[in-house]
Amino acid sequence: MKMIMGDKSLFFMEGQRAKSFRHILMAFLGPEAMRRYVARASSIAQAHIEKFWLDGSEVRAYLLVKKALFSVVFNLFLSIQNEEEEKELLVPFEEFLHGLVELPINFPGTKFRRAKLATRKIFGKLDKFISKRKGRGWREKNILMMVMAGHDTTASTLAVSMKCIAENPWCYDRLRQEHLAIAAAKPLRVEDLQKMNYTWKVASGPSSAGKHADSDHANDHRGLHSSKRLASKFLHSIISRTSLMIIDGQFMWSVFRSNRRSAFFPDPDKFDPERFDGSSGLIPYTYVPFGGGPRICPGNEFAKMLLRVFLHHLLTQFQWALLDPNEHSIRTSGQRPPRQTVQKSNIIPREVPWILETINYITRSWNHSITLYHHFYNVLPRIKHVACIFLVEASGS
Ligand code: HEM
Repeated sequence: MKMIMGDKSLFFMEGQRAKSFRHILMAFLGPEAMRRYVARASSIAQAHIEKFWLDGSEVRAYLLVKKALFSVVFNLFLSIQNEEEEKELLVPFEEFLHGLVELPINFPGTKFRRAKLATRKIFGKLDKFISKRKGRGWREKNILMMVMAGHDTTASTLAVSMKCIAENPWCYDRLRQEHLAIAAAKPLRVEDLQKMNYTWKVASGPSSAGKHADSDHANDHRGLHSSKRLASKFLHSIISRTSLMIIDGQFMWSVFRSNRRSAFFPDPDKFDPERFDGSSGLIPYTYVPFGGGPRICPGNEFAKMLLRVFLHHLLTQFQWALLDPNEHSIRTSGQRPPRQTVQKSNIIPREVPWILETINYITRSWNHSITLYHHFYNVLPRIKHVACIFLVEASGS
């Protein structure tokens, strides 16, 4: 990572330097900054959904989620609002992320080499964007680090949350109740996020969703670990710090492994958002997806904001089911997402939730049979859509 990103990144800073840098970073990522971001993130999420999610009956959720999160980050931190400019950065960023945790073989064709070249390209393009928008300073250069630390972590958390919700219809129902109660505010405000308690519990929850295709390894931006199952959304959270106090070497702590210890998390594979309820007796420091102490993830507020904003827009407009419930997660170097999770989406006009509830009630029996549902996947959203329009017309509202 150092060879690709350079040793001036926060990851490799220690002591006072790291402290000062983090202090500056908090101006962009702290709770106050969230006030400025929520409405914009919400508008971008909605625009993205309207552009890419509404058409057809199938969506590649993970890929779209990644694209959407890139848009938000580029927009908020670089003021990029144009799709062409976005595209110019998207491809090299993907290459950069893919090669980040690879053997450092600097030979044509290796992922490592491609990541190195991509980094150069990214810096070139960032320079261009930054100089285009005068008045921007050195801090934008650290976008690389922020994207690296925050992009796949947040995208896979969101995609796996969608997977868990699809696998647990009771959870979808409960979430929808929470979100319909705040659906009227458009775009969202910070106050709305505070009403999404259950949503955060769902996004936090370990799940047994997914199996690994060909390997039981999971990588992340901080190291490697093994597991047979995708048991936590926070796969990327491995904390590694050099700890001279313990031993002259690396001390590595895996959030993923901690979350699977039944002493702290009974029945760890069970999808049980309630276990993250403050009153459920979670032992302090057993659940720390963002790390803790002076090097706690500085992007945690930002990640929580994005997750809630996107889930809100998805939940108030779609119902989804997995096209392939046994879909394997695919191992990619450095990242561990359920890459090909293909979701089926049903269009739910948010203006007519009561009609929708009725239609959902009627069609629920279909949802129970995934096989049957497959046969319907092309027509079901249209049936619902037409039925909604019909009922709106008929009721005169
Ligand atoms: C669900 C999403 C995320 C998870 C689970 C996550 C988790 C983590 C963890 C476990 C660490 C290591 C903490 C330690 O070493 O003690 C970390 C560090 C870091 N994260 Fe995140 N993160 C997420 C999203 C983000 C976002 C959105 C950003 C920025 C926009 C971000 C920026 C960073 C940075 C800069 C560091 C390094 C901090 C340092 O070395 O002082 N993260 N993250």
